[in-house]
Amino acid sequence: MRLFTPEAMREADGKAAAMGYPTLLLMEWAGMKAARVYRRLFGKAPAVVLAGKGNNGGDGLALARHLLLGGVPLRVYAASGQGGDALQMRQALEALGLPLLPLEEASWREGEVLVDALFGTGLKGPLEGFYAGLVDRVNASSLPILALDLPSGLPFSPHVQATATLAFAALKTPHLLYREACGKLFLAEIGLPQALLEREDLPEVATPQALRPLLPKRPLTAHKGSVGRVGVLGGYRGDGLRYAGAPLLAALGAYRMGAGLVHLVLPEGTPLEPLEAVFHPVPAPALPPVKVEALAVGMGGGPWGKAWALEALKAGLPTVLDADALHLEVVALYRQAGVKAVLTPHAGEAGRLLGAPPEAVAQDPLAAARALAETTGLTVVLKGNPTVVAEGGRLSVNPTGNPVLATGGTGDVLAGAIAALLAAGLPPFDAARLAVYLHGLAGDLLAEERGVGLLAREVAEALPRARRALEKGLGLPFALV
Ligand SMILES: NC(=O)C1=CN([C@@H]2O[C@H](COP(=O)(O)OP(=O)(O)OC[C@H]3O[C@@H](n4cnc5c(N)ncnc54)[C@H](O)[C@@H]3O)[C@@H](O)[C@H]2O)[C@@H](O)CC1
Ligand SMILES: [K+]
Repeated sequence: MRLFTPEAMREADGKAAAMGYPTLLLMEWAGMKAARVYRRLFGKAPAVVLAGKGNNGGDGLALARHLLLGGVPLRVYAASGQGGDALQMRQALEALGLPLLPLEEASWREGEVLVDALFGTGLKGPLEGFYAGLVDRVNASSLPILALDLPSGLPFSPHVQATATLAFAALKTPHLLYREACGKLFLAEIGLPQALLEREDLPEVATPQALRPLLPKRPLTAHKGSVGRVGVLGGYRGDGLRYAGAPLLAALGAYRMGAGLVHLVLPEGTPLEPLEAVFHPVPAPALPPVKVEALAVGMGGGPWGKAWALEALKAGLPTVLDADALHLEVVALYRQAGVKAVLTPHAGEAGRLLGAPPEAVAQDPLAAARALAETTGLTVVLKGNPTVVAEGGRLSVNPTGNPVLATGGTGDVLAGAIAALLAAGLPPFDAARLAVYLHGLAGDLLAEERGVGLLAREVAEALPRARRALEKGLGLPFALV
């Protein structure tokens, strides 16, 4: 599944029209699917539809007709000046005898549901004046809000804070960059020719359909030496400080992602956990002879981060470079040596590597991940909401995960999980996007059960459940209608 920009979506609509496909049919399907979602979420609760004068408003008018025909009480406040398909939708609604009220008079009361059909992909800049005021009033209403295609105003502020958003034809960048504004996300097929949605040049939205085939198989003859062994190098001891937990969490992440054996290389005096690992306590960063197929390096490395990474480079194995191992100089050496490496920065670390402020990275994570993959020549996992995986020209945007994962150690678990998949033989891009998806899904499963207050080790422990869910094709965090 591809992630469209609003421009790419408009292009696809335009191409459908140029092919002779009647765009009124797209709008009719959009309205029909929206009515279906409305009924599923709100039953026959009375609707207040706010329709702009563009095609997003047209979708709202189509929805209104389907609600009317379905016996849902409603009022429609519409801007004037519709043309094209939206005008036909207006005429169809009026022909059924429903008077349209002026948008300027929009009002609502307790018990009603608001439908936001003001603006979609056609918005050119931030809302101002009347529309900004209307959006503020909508948000202050405390009524449920169903947004059609996009919460109006996105990607700018102010924008509607929806309870649910129904995206038409494809997800667009704002759906994943502004998840909070979208509320519960739905995606409706509206009859757009499939060929127009297959755009290899656009980023991927990671889906169960795409990821399930990547899961490493476990044959009957499997043994601990055949399914991928991981070396974890990290931790720090000095200045009266000891960072010990991070590499242990990475080891847990690797085991829970299916590693056959984990070798833990860590500072002397570190607790020897988990019991299942093989320990190599060292006085300072070093690479003892270990039989592994991939490495995870840098977790909790503090001032030793660079030294750990340089030791690890001697093995020439696929490596996850995390946290304190993320230095430009290190990254350049891995590139020169032709070693397959996955970098796992958060926005701050990525900003440091790119020479950009972390806010700029967080503002446009797709561009930042792409830029970092380009400048380093390596695979990049830019952690955030959403997490973006980049390699060469390829981008994969992860739809799983939630803020419950924002707690110490979850990144270490992820580093170990990626290393386990590298050790199992997956290419870096696949290992990264699969581990990121499952890690996020583990967080989603736990968030639903327990909410805020998770421990990173619990996320590791939920990885097998996430994997089982993916094996069954489950885990897509938005509903298809
Ligand atoms: N055939 C199509 O093109 C289809 C379009 N669809 C819907 O159409 C939407 C896109 O429709 P449009 O391209 O007509 O665009 P919109 O309906 O999103 O908005 C266009 C209107 O907003 C105005 N506008 C733009 N920026 C503004 C700003 N900053 N402040 C105030 N007014 C502003 C424009 O002048 C225009 O009147 C999609 O989001 C989707 O909901 C769907 O019906 C599917 C088919
Ligand atoms: K909208």
